[in-house]
Amino acid sequence: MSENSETAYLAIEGGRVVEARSRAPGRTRGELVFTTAYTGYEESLTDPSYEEQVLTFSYPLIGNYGVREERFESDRVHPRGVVARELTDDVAEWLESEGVPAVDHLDTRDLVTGIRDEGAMKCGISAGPDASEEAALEELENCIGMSDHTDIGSQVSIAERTTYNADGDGPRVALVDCGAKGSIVDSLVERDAVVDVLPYDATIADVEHVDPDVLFVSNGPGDPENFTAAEALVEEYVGELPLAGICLGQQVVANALGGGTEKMAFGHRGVNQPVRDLRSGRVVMTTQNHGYTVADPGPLEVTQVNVNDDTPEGLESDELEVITRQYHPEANPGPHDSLDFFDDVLALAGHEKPETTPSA
Ligand SMILES: NC(=O)CC[C@H](N)C(=O)O
Repeated sequence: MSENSETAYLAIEGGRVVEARSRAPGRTRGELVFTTAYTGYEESLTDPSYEEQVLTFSYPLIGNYGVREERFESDRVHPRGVVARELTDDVAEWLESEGVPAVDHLDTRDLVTGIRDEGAMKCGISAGPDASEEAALEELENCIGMSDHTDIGSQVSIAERTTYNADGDGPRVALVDCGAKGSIVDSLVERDAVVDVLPYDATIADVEHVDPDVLFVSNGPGDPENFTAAEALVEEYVGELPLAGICLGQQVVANALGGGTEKMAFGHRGVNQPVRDLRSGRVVMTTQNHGYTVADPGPLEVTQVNVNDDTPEGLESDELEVITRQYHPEANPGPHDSLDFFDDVLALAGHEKPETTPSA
């Protein structure tokens, strides 16, 4: 047991234990991943796609512009733990109040290079007055792989349908909430869509009930293969309704249509991932947060690729009226280069495209 209330230990897959400073006490475990984002920490920390992960920031100082609720993407912090070179008091106090253990004053360059070389790995954390190496190792021992969180959707989705902008003049969008970021709903509402947010395990009867013009599968945490209910909806409605998806949504759509997904070594997490549109040749900067990727697009055309590693970033089918993105066009945080994705989705339902896209 530690004498010092500020002590913390991070145990990494393989058994190495790194000493750090506690910024929010407690024990935790999860898949250790990193983001290179240098801004947008409030959005990242409230992004439901980070459920069951321990998030390492490679940018050295996190919290330098405070913590403001209006920038939150959901109503709580989702990573199980937080690691940074230096966390400000504002962020540390916020994480402590949310019961999410956080550590700093460790060599995050070393950690990030390790993840980049060896892939995302399991970890355990013990921080604060009761911290011990043994506790961190015990957490590591009890950590299961991301794909083994088979019911992760229930941890992040809403329990009941919620309708936004019920009086809107635009198309009606059924958004399957696999852990949806708030700004995806906002981006649709800004364009006057009526948005029915449905639970991750919504049934065909639930969709029939809202009678949407578009079926949209949201982002979400973990392995897309665990979202079988959403897959079943895509199978049911392909060819009948326009289909859209963001991040996990793209992966679920590909799986449902006979394609396939796989886990990446360390994923893409950051706000400057370059993406090339193969139809126009244009390169845009994008915000990303994913650890799985589409390995086989099935009947869909790969219309956009990542410039760094050629992984599919956009899938489309004009015939089936499908349009999906692996990155986050809603841009919270992030470059606003791809906000017109939402105009393209609503255009599939006959909504006129604006001359200039509304900005977030
Ligand atoms: N942001 C997301 O939707 C993440 C998708 C999926 N959980 C992945 O890690 O690849």
